[in-house]
Amino acid sequence: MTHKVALLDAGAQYGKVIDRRIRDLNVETEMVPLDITATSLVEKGYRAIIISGGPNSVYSSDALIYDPNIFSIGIPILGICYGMQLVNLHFGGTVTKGDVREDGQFTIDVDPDCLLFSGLSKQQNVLLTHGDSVDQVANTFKVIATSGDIVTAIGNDEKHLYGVQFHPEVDLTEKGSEIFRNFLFKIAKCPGNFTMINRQQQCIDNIKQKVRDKKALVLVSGGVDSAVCAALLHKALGSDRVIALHIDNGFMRKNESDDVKISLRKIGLDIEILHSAYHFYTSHTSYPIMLEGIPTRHITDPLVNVYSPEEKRHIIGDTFVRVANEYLKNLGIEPQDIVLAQGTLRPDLIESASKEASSEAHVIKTHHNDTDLVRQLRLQNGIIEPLQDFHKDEVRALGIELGLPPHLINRHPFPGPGLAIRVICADERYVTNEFGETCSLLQYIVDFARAQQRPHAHLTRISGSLSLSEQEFLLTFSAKHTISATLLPIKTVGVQGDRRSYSYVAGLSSDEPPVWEGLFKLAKLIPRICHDVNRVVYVNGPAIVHPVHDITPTTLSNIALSTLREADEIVNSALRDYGYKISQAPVVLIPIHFDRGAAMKLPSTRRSIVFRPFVTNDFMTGVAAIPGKHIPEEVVFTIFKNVEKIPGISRVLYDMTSKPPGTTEWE
Ligand SMILES: Nc1ncnc2c1ncn2[C@@H]1O[C@H](COP(=O)(O)OP(=O)(O)OP(=O)(O)O)[C@@H](O)[C@H]1O
Ligand SMILES: O=c1[nH]c(=O)c2[nH+]cn([C@@H]3O[C@H](COP(=O)(O)O)[C@@H](O)[C@H]3O)c2[nH]1
Ligand SMILES: NC(=O)CC[C@H](N)C(=O)O
Ligand SMILES: [Mg+2]
Repeated sequence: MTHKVALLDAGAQYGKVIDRRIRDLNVETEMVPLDITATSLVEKGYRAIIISGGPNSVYSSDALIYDPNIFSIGIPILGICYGMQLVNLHFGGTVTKGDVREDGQFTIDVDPDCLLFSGLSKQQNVLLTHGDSVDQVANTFKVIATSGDIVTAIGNDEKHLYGVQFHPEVDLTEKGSEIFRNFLFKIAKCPGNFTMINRQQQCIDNIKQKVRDKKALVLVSGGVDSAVCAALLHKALGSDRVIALHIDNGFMRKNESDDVKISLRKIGLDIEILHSAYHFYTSHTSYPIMLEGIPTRHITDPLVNVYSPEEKRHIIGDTFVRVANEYLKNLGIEPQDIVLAQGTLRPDLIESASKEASSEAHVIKTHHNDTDLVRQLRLQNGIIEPLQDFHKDEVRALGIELGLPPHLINRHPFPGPGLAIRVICADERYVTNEFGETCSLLQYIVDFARAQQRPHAHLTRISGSLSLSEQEFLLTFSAKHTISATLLPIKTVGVQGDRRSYSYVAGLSSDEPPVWEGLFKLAKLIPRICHDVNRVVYVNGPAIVHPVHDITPTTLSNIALSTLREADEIVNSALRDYGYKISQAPVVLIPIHFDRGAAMKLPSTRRSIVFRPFVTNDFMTGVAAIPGKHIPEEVVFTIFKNVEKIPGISRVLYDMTSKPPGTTEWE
């Protein structure tokens, strides 16, 4: 018998995170497709089976194929999310899509008498992200955890079969490792004697083997991952075989490219800077799509005329590769004599739905370093990515081991497409048939206490989506505070139930000073009730009186970019002055001009800025920083005040959304 755990992949965003958590506990894992046969699981002698989450629904026609015999071969099984729903359905229970969606961190009640939760206290903070729920529990199973009325774990201690609706693998499930420990050691009796091979040595061997006698051109952004990647290449190949190139794509922060050159030179890394802004603004590309079930290629417009975030991401990623190749051509280096290197991490591949990470996962967003052109290069062995199995926190640890200075290691990540994915481009408002309905539902939510006098189906919808204690909070909060809710006619990217969502933003404003704790609680409830809202922001300034019906047409123009660059600089200098306590702080330009009533007939000309301070470790899940808790309130107010002074800015907003349901970046 091997001592390995088989990880059956149902297309989870966090599949590779499960695998990492288990290896952290000294147990070896192997990721296999969900449709693996029971015979081969037995033949390979796995100790335990974990079935991951995934974007599909077990009851629908897109349910994934599995071998029913895996449940009768006596190997302990833990199903996570989709995995739990599958276990329940298989044993005769039911799974349905109800009114309730849960995306984010929730406090649930667990049964510590069950082996899976032994040693844990009754209340646990966990990450949930699902729209389907267990309805009838399968006969032979006990409910071992609940979130309000929702079943969040089931178990059969005798048969060693379990299912959890929440995700024990991510940071937002605080005791996730304890739960895995119980499953692996108390239930599956794994020995826990697997030690990882030295990962630094593994990276270096891998680089030597792939580069052989060639040279490497490493793409360096100035961020953590590429600095660590470059340091590894230097160690593996020696500095005369490594060329480091930084590309200024025109979407960098103020003075960023010059600062990068200075800071990397200080650590002995000489980099070339290539100014390619014009090339990026005017470039276009093509990428594979399905058109009415037929695979075809979509040819894009030039980047400056593109509105779709995915299209922007494809163009930018491909242009990075083209610019790098052009650079090599100018140096007279033949493609067969050099290998391209970049600091791609696991989350980049997972979110881009790369086959390197999972065969079933959905595209959440195409990271610039995993576009079609990059994938073609991978197939030709033309690119090396020594960190492709690492998460950000692991890269930071490796960077320290390699002797990189703390100021570089602790830099906030900055996405390759830079400010280009922080300007929300649109040529028309986003308004679906449900817009009016969602606006009205929002009014009932923020006015819940007074609305009790006006019976309406919305009230039933709200109560049906919330637990009793949440309803009590909403009653008390809405009785005490007058909050205005405005639905913005734009959409932003989110991740819900392992799927990409692309939905509305709700803005909360008030004439009273912000009561952050209450506003954050309210922000969490709104996407649970309004399923077409995946982001909730606080809008600074007086309560918004006029609904927003249109947008300011926006592309990646100089004016949009320079306005955003200025706001980004104000935010960053404020954060620098107070020290960085948060993990990342994107600043986003949105095409929304507030405070224009129909009677004024003022055209939409201004735009607004969103500040999104975010707290996370692995960047797969995280929470919005709460003023007064994660970030001083006076810093937030200083930022509001200074950004509002920028010409052309309408209002400043603060993003209160966790991931899930919203992603860190807006596009
Ligand atoms: N402006 C740039 N010039 C050259 N290469 C870049 C640039 N931006 C991104 N890259 C390449 O893309 C990779 C992925 O970018 P990503 O932002 O994830 O990593 P990073 O910039 O190295 O680190 P961080 O996550 O801290 O920003 C980088 O490691 C680098 O190889
Ligand atoms: O190099 C990158 N190229 C990209 O195309 C890209 N898109 C998102 N990000 C960064 O990835 C992390 C997770 O982002 P999201 O929560 O928005 O998916 C965050 O740190 C994001 O800034 C990118 N980095
Ligand atoms: N994260 C998941 O596994 C989601 C499972 C299922 N599709 C749901 O939304 O409930
Ligand atoms: Mg970066």
